[in-house]
Amino acid sequence: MLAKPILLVGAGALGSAILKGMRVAGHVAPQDVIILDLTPGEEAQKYAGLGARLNPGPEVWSEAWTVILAVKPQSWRGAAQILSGNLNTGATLVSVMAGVRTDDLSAVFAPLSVARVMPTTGVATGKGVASLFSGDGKALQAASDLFAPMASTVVLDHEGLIDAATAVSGSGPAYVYAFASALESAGLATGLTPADAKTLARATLISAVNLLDATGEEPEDLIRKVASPGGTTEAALKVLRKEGKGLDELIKAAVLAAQKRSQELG
Ligand SMILES: NC(=O)C1=CN([C@@H]2O[C@H](COP(=O)(O)OP(=O)(O)OC[C@H]3O[C@@H](n4cnc5c(N)ncnc54)[C@H](O)[C@@H]3O)[C@@H](O)[C@H]2O)C=CC1
Ligand SMILES: O=C(O)[C@@H]1CCC=N1
Repeated sequence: MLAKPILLVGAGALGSAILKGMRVAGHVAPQDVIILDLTPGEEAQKYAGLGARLNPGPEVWSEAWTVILAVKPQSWRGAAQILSGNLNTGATLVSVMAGVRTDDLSAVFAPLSVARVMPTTGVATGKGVASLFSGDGKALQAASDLFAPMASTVVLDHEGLIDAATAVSGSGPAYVYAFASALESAGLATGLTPADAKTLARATLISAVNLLDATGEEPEDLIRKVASPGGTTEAALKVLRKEGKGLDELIKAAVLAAQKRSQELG
């Protein structure tokens, strides 16, 4: 069972998505949330209006049994300095930060148990993705209880795989949005109006992903159902899948660059 209240440190892009996801999934009531943020945005303010405690004093922080650390990897040590000595020693720390290793977190936050999670911002709709790792069973369970109601979860075998999950999944939504943007731009080049290019690019992407989800079929099988021999799709795929210079190579290079950066961030 998820141990509450929950202290969310950092309610930026991802922290806000987590807040929205908890609201949509309904597994954490706003009254069970304590939010700390230097510059609270719209979602944090909304949560406060629903009963969450926003930026209370340190005496309140130790009430939390689950602490989510969602600040930038570059600013976690500053946040830790402020938190140190003010947390419940029996609490679980769930870090959603890219790159920052369990050993470094434990060195600062011990005796709190630590789990690492790499979510996507899609948790905001209750249908995100979250990769989980912890060497501590209790912490892994806490991370799962927190994210499973708002994400498809994957438990990773070892911590190094968090960098891989970050590159494929945490950063992944941005690759999809980049594709949506590229398809829209290409639509303009075909002569479509900006409004039609935008509608067609977005709606096509969403309907294709819905079909992938609904059918459970392999992408290659779905491609075969679109691409008529000698037809238009085949002509496009010859460009997209050009030997040695196609989308596969480009995506692989992008993912490996993200994985390397995740390894460096620690
Ligand atoms: N944005 C994304 O899609 C994903 C982000 N992450 C990780 O989540 C973390 C946060 O990323 P974003 O939300 O994108 O960044 P962000 O910059 O939007 O949010 C960070 C928030 O932390 C707050 N903050 C900074 N120092 C603080 C302190 N000492 N005390 C309280 N609040 C403080 C800032 O005011 C800001 O609102 C990063 O470590 C990132 O690696 C992980 C997966 C996906
Ligand atoms: O870009 C980043 O570093 C973070 C981690 C995964 C998604 N956003």
